[in-house]
Amino acid sequence: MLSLGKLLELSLAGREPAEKIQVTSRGVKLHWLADGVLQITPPASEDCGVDLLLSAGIHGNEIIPIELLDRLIRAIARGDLRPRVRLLVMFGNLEAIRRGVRHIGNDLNRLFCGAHVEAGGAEAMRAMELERMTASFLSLEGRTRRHYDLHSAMRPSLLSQFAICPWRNGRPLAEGALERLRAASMDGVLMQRAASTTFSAYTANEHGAEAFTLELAEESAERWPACLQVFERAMQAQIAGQSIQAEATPERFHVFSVAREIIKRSERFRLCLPDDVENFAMLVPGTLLAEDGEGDRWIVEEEEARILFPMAQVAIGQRAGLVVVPGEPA
Ligand SMILES: O=C(O)CCC(=O)N[C@@H](CCC(=O)O)C(=O)O
Ligand SMILES: [Zn+2]
Repeated sequence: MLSLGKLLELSLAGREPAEKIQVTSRGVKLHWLADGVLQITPPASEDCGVDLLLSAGIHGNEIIPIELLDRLIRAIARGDLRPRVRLLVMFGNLEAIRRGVRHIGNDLNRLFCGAHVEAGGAEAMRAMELERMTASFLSLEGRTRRHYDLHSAMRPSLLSQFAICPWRNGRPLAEGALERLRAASMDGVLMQRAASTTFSAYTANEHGAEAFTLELAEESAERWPACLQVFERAMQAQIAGQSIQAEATPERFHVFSVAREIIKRSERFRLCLPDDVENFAMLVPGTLLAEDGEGDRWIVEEEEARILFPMAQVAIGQRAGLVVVPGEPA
């Protein structure tokens, strides 16, 4: 295997390679751009016209996506997986990965779309660097641009795997985008209704990419569940420039949209849900969701509401959970 295939291992060890460009026997070029960032270019005659960005480790404690991206890179460097797309791979928050935590200072996935300018600190610098390298990668005209930012929701979920579609300011999704999600074993998609400063919002809105945050299945008793295997095969196929169909007799593909964001406003914020509540658990109207200081209460008002990403330990001003409802945004 070409040594640049060890991108993750080298980056975590802080070992910058002396040789920054390597070429496989089939003419695929691997180019180390920075710690945790590798650009992979197929021979021009094999390029199918897609520019694909795969990122993981934007949150350092989400192990499965990091491991999965590492496997894909190694397969390319061994010559087992033959790319026909231009590919940029990124491990986002290296120090957080080393320490096994979501973030060190600020949450990196709140610092894109220029939000790093106001923030300061190591994560802000990294967001700026990732934006710069992404902008350069996605600057070629006439290409199909895709970005999957790989995460894993750190709690049980009624949907094993799902996508989040950033708000796109009214621009429609590319043809086949949802079909590609289904083929990658996503059980559904959550449509954002407002601008955000996540990595996928950045590539969707500033570079017109077909971009999603993907929440992969958690590590379970079954170390690598079937849905993750399907996902890995789907990514291999996209890298190889093959179109793939969702497997036969697909489960229903669920569409949700965000009804409300629960924002933590003070240190007195308290979520009133069980610690082990599952993502997409049903919420009964009238239920108290959260309290924050003097008489500030979040009560379920929506019919068929569900909770997503409940997390009280976030910085003040940040999202501590989402109330979502079935269907496209109104
Ligand atoms: O498990 C959790 O609570 C959060 C999982 C996670 O990191 N989700 C992303 C979603 C990003 C988006 O809205 O596109 C995040 O919170 O950054
Ligand atoms: Zn995450």
